Amino acid sequence: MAMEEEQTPPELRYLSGLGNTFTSEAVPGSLPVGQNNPLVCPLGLYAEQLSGTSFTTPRARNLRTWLYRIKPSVTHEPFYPRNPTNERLVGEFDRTTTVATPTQLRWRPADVPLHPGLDFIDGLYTVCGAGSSCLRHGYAIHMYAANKPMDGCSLCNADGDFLIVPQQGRLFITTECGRLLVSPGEIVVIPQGLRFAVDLPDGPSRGYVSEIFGAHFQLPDLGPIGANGLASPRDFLSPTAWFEQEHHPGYTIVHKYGGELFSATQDFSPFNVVAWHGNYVPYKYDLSKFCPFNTVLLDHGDPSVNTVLTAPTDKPGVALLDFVIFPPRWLVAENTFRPPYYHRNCMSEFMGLIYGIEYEAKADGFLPGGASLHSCMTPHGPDTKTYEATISRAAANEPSRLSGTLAFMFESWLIPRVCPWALDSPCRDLDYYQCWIGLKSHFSPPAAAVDDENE
Ligand SMILES: O=C(O)Cc1cc(O)ccc1O
Ligand SMILES: [Fe+2]
Repeated sequence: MAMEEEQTPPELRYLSGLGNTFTSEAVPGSLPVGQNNPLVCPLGLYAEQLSGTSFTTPRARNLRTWLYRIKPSVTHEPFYPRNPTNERLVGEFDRTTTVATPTQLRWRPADVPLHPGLDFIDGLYTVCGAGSSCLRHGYAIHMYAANKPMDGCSLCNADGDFLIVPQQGRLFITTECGRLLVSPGEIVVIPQGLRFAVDLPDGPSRGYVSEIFGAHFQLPDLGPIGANGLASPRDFLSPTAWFEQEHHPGYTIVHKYGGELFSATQDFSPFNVVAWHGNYVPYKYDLSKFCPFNTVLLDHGDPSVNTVLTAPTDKPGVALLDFVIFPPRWLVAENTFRPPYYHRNCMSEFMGLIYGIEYEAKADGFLPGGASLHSCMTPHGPDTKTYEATISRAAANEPSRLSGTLAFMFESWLIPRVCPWALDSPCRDLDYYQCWIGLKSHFSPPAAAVDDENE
């Protein structure tokens, strides 16, 4: 059932711990004991397995959940291409649909449409991505601006996991495993194939989404940091079982498959799971719980030190997609240019700002709800104003606290292709390059060196 605008969401209970194997019962006694498939399940439920990895994936990475439901998901009318579809959702990134560009790109925040009409599905639009959902390798970066709850419908993303970063407005998300309330400053991961519906308790909402094909998110290894730090597994929260059982004629399952939308109707809600157990679950995480590590003497460390979640490729240390944050923290490095360095990176960097008026590398123009893309080997770094202000700072060696700002980065090994509507968007900042044009030479060689060269 959809919530009206501005409604207070119910209090929810969560299970804590990323990677745990959970059990959850909305009705006591509804989970089978000692086996997954009894001849008849308790309370007359159907058993259904949702597999997030191949059956034979090594145990340490194997993901699956057993759902005990009133009717199985298969009880639906045939799938048809959804009409109307969402033309701005992409799952295959090739020359026919998208554009390769090395240009530094930046976008101002999009207005959230105020006239109800766009739910989370129709409010999604792909900005860029790489690879192919069908070939199970790649990713898509979407943004959303939505103003209406998903009513009488749920989304099943067969293509990949969604990592959602709300920037404005909370998301009340009902899934087959239960319900989650996700506020700006938190993120949520909805695993591939799990059905979910998004309500908007605060009305018009917007945010960012990364979608990964053929991999799942995991915590980064900590290496020499040790056993603790960054995002702690216990701060990840998964829902508890919740179900609805009313007859629901015309309920629509929207199935995202190969980057395209299909729909099928059924006469009941897919949120009819009375109990479940397993380790393939949605989870949310409050970014303010992140325990950042930073340089304590000199130099600017690489942003990988603030990786919250990573989706691996087959190459060790090379991410299909890293989710990295730039959290509030103390800056204490001595004799150091503290903002990000100028750089060119073999990885591609998409950034967003969740809150705050500025990001540490940009004095102007990078706004909450906005975005930037610096692709593989495209030069970027602090804007002119940031550079000049930093080198002329009298108290450059004093500790300073970076507060009231939270930026993030989706960083990938695969080179993104950009959607035409993102390039042509009225939000695109066509003058972005100007923020560096004013960087002037401060080169002042000793007079002798100049004389030597000129002889
Ligand atoms: O480009 C950016 O703003 C992201 C970034 C931040 C940083 O501190 C170091 C490298 C980097 O790519
Ligand atoms: Fe960068």
